[in-house]
Amino acid sequence: MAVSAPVDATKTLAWEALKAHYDALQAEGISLKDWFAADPDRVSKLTFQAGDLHFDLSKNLITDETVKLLADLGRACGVEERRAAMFAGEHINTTEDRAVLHTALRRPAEQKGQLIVDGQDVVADVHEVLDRMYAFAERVRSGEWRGVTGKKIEHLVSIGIGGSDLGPVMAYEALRPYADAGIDCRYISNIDPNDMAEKVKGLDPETTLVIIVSKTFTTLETLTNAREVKAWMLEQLKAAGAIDGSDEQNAEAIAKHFVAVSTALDLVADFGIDPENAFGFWNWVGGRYSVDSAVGLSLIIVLGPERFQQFLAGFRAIDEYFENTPLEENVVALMGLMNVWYVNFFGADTHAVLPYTQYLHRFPAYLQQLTMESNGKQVRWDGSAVTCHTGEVFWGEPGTNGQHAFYQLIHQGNVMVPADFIAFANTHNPAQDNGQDVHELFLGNFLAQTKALAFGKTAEEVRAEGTPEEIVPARVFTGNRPTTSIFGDTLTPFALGELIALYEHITFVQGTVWGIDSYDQWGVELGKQLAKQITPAFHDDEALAAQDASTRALIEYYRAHRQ
Ligand SMILES: O=P(O)(O)OC[C@H]1O[C@](O)(CO)[C@@H](O)[C@@H]1O
Repeated sequence: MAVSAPVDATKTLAWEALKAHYDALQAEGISLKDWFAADPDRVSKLTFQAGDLHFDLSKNLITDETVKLLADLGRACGVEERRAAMFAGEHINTTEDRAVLHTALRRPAEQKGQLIVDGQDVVADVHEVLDRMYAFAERVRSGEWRGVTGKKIEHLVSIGIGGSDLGPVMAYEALRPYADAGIDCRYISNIDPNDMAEKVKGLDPETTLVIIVSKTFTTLETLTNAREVKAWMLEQLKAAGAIDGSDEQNAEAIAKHFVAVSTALDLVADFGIDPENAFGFWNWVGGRYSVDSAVGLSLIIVLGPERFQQFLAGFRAIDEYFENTPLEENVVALMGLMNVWYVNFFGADTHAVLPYTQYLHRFPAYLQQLTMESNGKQVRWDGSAVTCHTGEVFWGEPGTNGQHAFYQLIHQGNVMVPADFIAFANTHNPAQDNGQDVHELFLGNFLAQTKALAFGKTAEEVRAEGTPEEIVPARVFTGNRPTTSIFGDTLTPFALGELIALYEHITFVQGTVWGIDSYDQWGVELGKQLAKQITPAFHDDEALAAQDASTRALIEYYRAHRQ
């Protein structure tokens, strides 16, 4: 079925109505304090439950009317139709002519036979790989799978980059309390040799299993690192007398210590990895949408199959909610639409994601690829130019660390930074300090920040504290700085799956309103292409002469300084 043409959101009646609404709010004066005072039901009307996550949208710069108009905009831009097309496996990734089916990665096995895309039973394919991964993970966890010298695996090294790294690292860090098999994982991504050098430091190759993760199996960084780790492994094993360095023993060592995850299983075999030890996925899974595919193999080994199943169930809970809830009541869709509201009407260029749990310290970095590689685009899916701003910068740091770094700007800077606060009622590590529950101290900070951002502090309040008049202005907080609070019970594998699916769908909604193909990433290609042309110029004068003046001068600096 042909994908329908993108709508120019800015030409819709809904956009016009939102603009008029925005102007009216500005004219009246936006005041969260007044809005809360005027409407005792504001919190209950703007509180939502999706899966087992609790959302409070009341501290956003929205009214009942805004919610209605944002839902109208979503409908006018075809969010409902495109959502259905995505879940059904239509080729909504038009520039690559692919289906976008990360939601199929978490469909239950009972749905086998219910989703046939391009002639394939997608759910059956997914579960065939999941079952193989679960069996493999159990062998590693139980010690049945052993290294070439017969030792149990205690360390994983996962090599990948972008979507083949950020999701697994983030989830590994987030779910550390659930790593119960005595197996840790180190992730190598950067082509900078310093990354690998530090990650393999102190590792015993005899107890290490390497997972090479690359959708294409052609990525320069990953293949370079993979070859280097292979050389390191074989050298170390030989130096330890574990192998004699013959082709036969090298091959045996690789078979015991290297596995791969890719859509290009032929290239995996060319690398020397037994296809038996390779786990596939499909071109309908975008790299940044792939942590719940075979790309999550390191997680399955570290956490165990049962917890990975809970992780998938979390995704599924949000998928089902997002797919089946009308836009006005659909907090996932509303969060995407609110982002459009802030970017296109208030001119917000960035969006902070502020987790109040240290375990989510890599979540903002993960979201940067998810959101910015998806929506940092200037043309629509039919090639026409987008006529409004797209793709805000996502950023953040966990908890009180951020408070002592950049919150100054969020509170008193003259740019708007909409922020999502994520917190959990329970901690994995309860602690007391002088009779004070430290987790409550932490959560008190989360609530204090969102309150200060919403309601601020007036000059009168500052004066009433006896502040000298000349510094009153510096101590005023304007308030009316929008935040969304996401509260959960405990950061479990299920909750993490929910959070990831939440932001996947938020990204989808924004992309759809802007008419963007959120599933391609042509913007990363030119740099890759140029790197191939430039690298020879470090030594080759002809290649150097072909560079622009600035690049040439930088290479000359390098030539003069390289020892
Ligand atoms: O998994 P691969 O094919 O090695 O690609 C890694 C990453 O590179 C990118 O293509 C960007 O360069 C990402 O989209 C992807 O996640």
